This record gives sequence, structure tokens and C-alpha cells, in this order.
Amino acid sequence: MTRTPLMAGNWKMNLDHYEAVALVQKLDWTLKDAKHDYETVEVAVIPPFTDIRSVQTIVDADKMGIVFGAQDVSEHESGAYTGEISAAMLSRLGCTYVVIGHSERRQYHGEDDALIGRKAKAVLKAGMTPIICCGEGLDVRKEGRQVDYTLAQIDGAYADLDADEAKKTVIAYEPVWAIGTGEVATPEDAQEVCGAIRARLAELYDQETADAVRILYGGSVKSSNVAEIMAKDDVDGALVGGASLKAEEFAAIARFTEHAGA
Ligand SMILES: O=C(CO)COP(=O)(O)O
Repeated sequence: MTRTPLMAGNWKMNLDHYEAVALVQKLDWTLKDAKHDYETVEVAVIPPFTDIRSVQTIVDADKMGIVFGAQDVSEHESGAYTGEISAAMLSRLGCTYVVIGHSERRQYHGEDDALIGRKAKAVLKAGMTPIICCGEGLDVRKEGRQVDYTLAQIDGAYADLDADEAKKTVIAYEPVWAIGTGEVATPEDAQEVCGAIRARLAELYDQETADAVRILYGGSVKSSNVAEIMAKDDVDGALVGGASLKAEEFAAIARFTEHAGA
């Protein structure tokens, strides 16, 4: 089973729509210069909602190989939900991916696994791919409970998804203690949990489903550490925060096969 690696840049609450266009253009030029093959490594940017229309316009106009997505979505289809954005709206803008249940949404907006499951369903129904985030905090890691904790998040988020739906999802394992801290998990740490997630998917569904799902690692990924993490069997890409805000650095992450061992 070959899974196409995915490098997704989560910009979080950074860059207005002018800056977004400039960054996407620079990323596109950098990858074009390197003759990047998007079939070999998929590259996605995940900007704030207000940037998406501008990103769509430039990606379409310049026929870029880069795809894009959103950082969150409403669980509801439409109606009186002030401030919310529906999956249909994102799909209409050409989004390929929607990040669901990022630890910052769990922490600051009280999102739980059941809500994350409903959001994933809404995204799938609209024909897009949810990137379902999971991962433990420092206290859980210190107690050595990272596998059980993360698998419980997976159980909760996938409770109402059938195998056909599950197959179309992407998972991002992001240990909270490694996010924005410069503290990157070791490749072995990443593999331990990503491998356990795949084994759990095989239990919940079947091996074929488990093998189809791409599992990304996230947390202080940089061009200097991505290759060793990508070398692990169950790591199929990265969800990149800070380093995705610099075109050359993010392009270098997407080109990780060139600096294996760096
Ligand atoms: O949260 C992350 C991506 O979603 C990781 O952020 P950093 O790469 O800045 O640690």
C-alpha cells in the first residue's frame, strides 16, 4: 500500500489575504524551480477563512499544483449560527481539506471528540477531506499514557464514521507539548503513536481501511527534522505550523526526500 505523503501548512491566525497571495506565489515559484512533482508529495496550505477566496483565485489562475483547505468548519449545514462557516461554503471555494479538532480548538473552544466526529461527517458529506487532529498534552506524556489517551480521541471521533468514510480521512497526530515549542517529538515518539493509531483503525474497521488513511505528524516540524520523521513507517506527512509561514522553509519540507539524513 503506497500512501502519497501530504505536507500541510496550518497558518493558524496569521497573514491577511494580501500576504496569503504573496506567500502562495512564492511557494509556487520555489516548488516550480525545484520541479516539484505534486503526485509524489502533495502540498497543501491551510489559511484563515478570510484568505481562502484569494488563495483559490491565485491557485486557479496560475494553475498551481498546491491545494488548500480551512482550519475549522461548523457541524451544521446552514442557519442561525452567527460566525460559523459551513462545509458547503468551503467546498464551493475549492477547499480540498478541512482541519478538525486542532488542539488549539479543543483548548480554547472546548471542542470534544463527539463534536469533532460530527464536523468530520459534515466535511465528508460536502466531498472534502477532514484532517482529524489528536494528541496528548505534557501531563499525559509525563505519565506515559500518550497511546491510550490518543486512541481514546480516535475512538470518539470515529464512533459514527463507517469504513468508507474513515478511508477518506487524514489524521494528524500532534502532541500538544511539541506544538510551537521547538520541542519536536523524536521519530520514535511519532512512530509509537502513529503506529498505534493505524492498528486501532484496523481494529475498528479492517486492515485495508487502516492502510488507506494517511497519518501526519505535527509539532515543531522543520526542514532539518522532517526527513527522519518521514522515514518512519506509519508517518505519511506533516501538519506544519510556524515553518509553513516561510515559503522556502515549507518548500524544503515538501522536498524532504532531497535532504534525507540532513
Ligand atoms: O499545531 C501545529 C500544526 O497544526 C504545529 O505547529 P508548529 O509547527 O508551529 O509547532
